[in-house]
Amino acid sequence: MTWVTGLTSDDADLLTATDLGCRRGGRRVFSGVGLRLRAGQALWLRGANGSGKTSLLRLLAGLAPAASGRIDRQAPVAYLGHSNALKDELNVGEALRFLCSLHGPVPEEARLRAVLERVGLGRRLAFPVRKLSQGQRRKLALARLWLGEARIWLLDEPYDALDREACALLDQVLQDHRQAGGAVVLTSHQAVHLPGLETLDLSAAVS
Ligand SMILES: Nc1ncnc2c1ncn2[C@@H]1O[C@H](COP(=O)(O)OP(=O)(O)OP(=O)(O)O)[C@@H](O)[C@H]1O
Repeated sequence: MTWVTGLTSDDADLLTATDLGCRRGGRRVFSGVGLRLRAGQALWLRGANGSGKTSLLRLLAGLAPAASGRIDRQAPVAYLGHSNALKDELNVGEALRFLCSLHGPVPEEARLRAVLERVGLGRRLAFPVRKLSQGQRRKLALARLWLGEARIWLLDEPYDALDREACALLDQVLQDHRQAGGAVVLTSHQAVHLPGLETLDLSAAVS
């Protein structure tokens, strides 16, 4: 089994996955994957195209069933996929409120505006989502994470389409989240520079 053991913190595990197997389209993608995710931890899922990184994130998020193995989640999970889950017919403010409402209470207007300001969309509250660039869409989707209360963040290519400044901001927000007792599992085809970052290479678990 491919294992990542987590930090030496005494905090309880936020998520444990044991001996996970994944099948897609009738084909085995990986098997024997295990991981423990603890408060403060950041885990980078690595592996070649098609090795199953997105599939593993979706299993951990509960969006797809595992072919085998077991997942225990001890804290709420937020998942960010490639599509950003944004509705084109809404404006920025509406889209953010809608996304927040799916996972908990809608935050106060002042906090919502402050987070939009922080991601550089402060003046775009009434701007149509369909007119946002790819990077702006990513920032809006990330704003939803920062406003939510999930301790476990599962992020598929979160740096995709972000400019250098936004990548640095994301690094800072991930650090803040970890220091506040959260944890993150992410994929990225570009280098990730986070202190204490652990890696799990799925290539070793590909069937
Ligand atoms: N909808 C689908 N139906 C059938 N097979 C799929 C589907 N989506 C992905 N797969 C297969 O599952 C395997 C794992 O795909 P996945 O997207 O998890 O890999 P990945 O490591 O995230 O890839 P990448 O680095 O290219 O993003 C691949 O072999 C892919 O062909």
